[in-house]
Amino acid sequence: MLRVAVPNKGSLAEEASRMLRDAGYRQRSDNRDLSLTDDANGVQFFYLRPKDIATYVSEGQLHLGITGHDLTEESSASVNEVLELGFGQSQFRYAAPQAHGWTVQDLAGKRIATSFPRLVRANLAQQRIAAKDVIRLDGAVEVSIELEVADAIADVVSTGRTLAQHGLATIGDPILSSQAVIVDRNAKFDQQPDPGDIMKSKYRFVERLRGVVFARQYVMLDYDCPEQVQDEAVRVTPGVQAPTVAPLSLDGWVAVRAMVRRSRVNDVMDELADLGCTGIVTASLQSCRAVLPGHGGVSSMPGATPPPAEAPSTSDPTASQLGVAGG
Ligand SMILES: Nc1ncnc2c1ncn2[C@@H]1O[C@H](COP(=O)(O)OP(=O)(O)OP(=O)(O)O)[C@@H](O)[C@H]1O
Ligand SMILES: O=P(O)(O)OC[C@H]1O[C@H](OP(=O)(O)OP(=O)(O)O)[C@H](O)[C@@H]1O
Ligand SMILES: [Mg+2]
Repeated sequence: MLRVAVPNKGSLAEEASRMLRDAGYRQRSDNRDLSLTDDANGVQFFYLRPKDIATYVSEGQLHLGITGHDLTEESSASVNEVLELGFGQSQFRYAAPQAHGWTVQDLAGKRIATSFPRLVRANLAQQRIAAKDVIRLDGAVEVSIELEVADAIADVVSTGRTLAQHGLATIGDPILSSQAVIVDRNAKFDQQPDPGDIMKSKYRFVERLRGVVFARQYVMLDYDCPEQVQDEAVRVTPGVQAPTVAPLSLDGWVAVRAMVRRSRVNDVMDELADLGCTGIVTASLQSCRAVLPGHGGVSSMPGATPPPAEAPSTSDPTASQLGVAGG
């Protein structure tokens, strides 16, 4: 059975479980449960601290895990990130009291508190900055300056509210941008390769989640279009592959269906209305399959789980058969 690690607490936990539910997997109903078996889908979920997940996966005890890119980078675990999940976005940045007006060079000779010491040491070395000390703290890092444990910090910034509340300002460029990812182990020479059924389950799991990530970035748009502006309308909604154009039981009109990027949908609807299209409606998508390569802003990172021989190829353009088209 496929064994998958899911964050049990923190910023990633709730959204990870929601995404798994959208992909058709059972999830725990009690936050204290540390594992759950989804027999119907042949997956056992383990709810672990996100910081530990890359370690379990790299050692081979668990087949796949959901964690943060920054946590993976901080751990020394040897894993491949196979899919970006589009939630848990954050930046990892240096910060210091706003009043100082420091630049990155001012970090030389300073004490820097962080929960990610490995990332900070590597970044300081790369920028040839000799800090006085890198102090490892588990959380609430922003308070460490007031408490005189550190002169500056490196911490996760999402909205920037916590920094502002403590009179801190960011310094320099982000050290790292992060989001939730699926990690797979980077098989070591002393490890057995995964058996075929596990390879197949891994592939299926990643493709299901890829479908949810993709579906969240698009909406399905339907509209009625006067035949004389059909070509212009199709240019406005070219779809992922091509839009579906069907006859309407009204002379001189066609019905068009196309997937459109969620971020652009209102502009697209305005343009269609200006062309004389009508009955323009949108529908949210929960999931989809047959994502065409290079679409959807979902990067298949290096080392992505290869499909086993019997699994269908993602490049199979079944989108048009499904009437799935986008833009
Ligand atoms: N506002 C945020 N605060 C912290 N982590 C965030 C935030 N937004 C996204 N993340 C991501 O969540 C992951 C950290 O999760 P983790 O559960 O370890 O810490 P946490 O959310 O701070 O919870 P905890 O309260 O247990 O420290 C990282 O990948 C981080 O980039
Ligand atoms: O930019 P913001 O939206 O304010 O979010 C960033 C803050 O959130 C996290 O802390 P968390 O609440 O997880 O507490 P912790 O520091 O104890 O981990 C993170 O460590 C920052 O402190
Ligand atoms: Mg935290």
